[in-house]
Amino acid sequence: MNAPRPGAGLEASRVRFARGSRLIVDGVDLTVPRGAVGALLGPNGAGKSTLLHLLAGVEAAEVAALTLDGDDLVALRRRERARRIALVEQDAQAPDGLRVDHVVGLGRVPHQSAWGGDSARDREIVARSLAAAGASSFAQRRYDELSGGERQRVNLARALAQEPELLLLDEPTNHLDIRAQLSTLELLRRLADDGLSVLAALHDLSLAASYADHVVVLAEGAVVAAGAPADVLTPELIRAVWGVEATVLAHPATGRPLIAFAPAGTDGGTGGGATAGDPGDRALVVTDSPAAS
Ligand SMILES: Nc1ncnc2c1ncn2[C@@H]1O[C@H](COP(=O)(O)OP(=O)(O)OP(=O)(O)O)[C@@H](O)[C@H]1O
Repeated sequence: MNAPRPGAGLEASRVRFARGSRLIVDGVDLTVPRGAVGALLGPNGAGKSTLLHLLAGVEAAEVAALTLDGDDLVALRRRERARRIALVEQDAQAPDGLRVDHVVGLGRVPHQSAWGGDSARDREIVARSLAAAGASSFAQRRYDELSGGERQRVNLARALAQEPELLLLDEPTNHLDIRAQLSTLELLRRLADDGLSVLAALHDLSLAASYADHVVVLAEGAVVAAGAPADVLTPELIRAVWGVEATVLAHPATGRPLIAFAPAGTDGGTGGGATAGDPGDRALVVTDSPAAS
């Protein structure tokens, strides 16, 4: 039996999964410490969604080890695993006609007894989760009548209502306008600061670099790089994995990587900008007043 290791967060070793003869996830090692935001990056079809499903227990993987704070997730009963891990899926579904607050209430099910129903505490947690995800204003509407971005917020609220220790999210900023994208990522950051372990599959490399403590890059089901965003997201890695030319700048305020792309045929891929590891020599200069220059 594993010893409890509070603070260890998610530790996965040699996760492997095949569909028929096709290997989809190929020996992935991954750690998300408690209180950290991890970003799972990689091109379409790399295996990000599949890996999140395997970590959540939606499908069974072969693993050398899969633990949360030292507890063996494979040995946990389904209900216990559902209390501790929430997965926000891409394009999650809910039964037709269900009201948003009732959809979010489904997040409480793993915590309820079969005959208990909603308690005042459950209702309070649902209201708090709706507010945190910016979905309170449409709490009384039907889920199946919402826009994609509104649904995405409800899906996040449902996961928050689960009060998990590990929050897995598959492209949580999909469908969201830029303000909602930023507030979602800021919320994930705050949740992690409060002790949650967060792992989100993301496509926007700059947003991932801005908010994640570490990034894991998948290609063809295998981890090709992992570590701090500034160490991992280099033009060479981006070219090798995504097949595009990128300039990696340092964000003028944070020093974190800011990844810029230019249309083919322009001198955008190798444009001589400062690298994220070299914030003292920044290519971007921001002034308060354009007239100052
Ligand atoms: N139900 C399925 N049956 C067969 N193959 C599948 C199934 N689901 C996914 N795959 C395959 O598994 C591989 C990994 O898919 P996955 O959805 O995990 O990738 P992803 O990195 O999340 O991609 P995206 O960025 O496009 O969402 C792909 O080649 C995909 O075609």
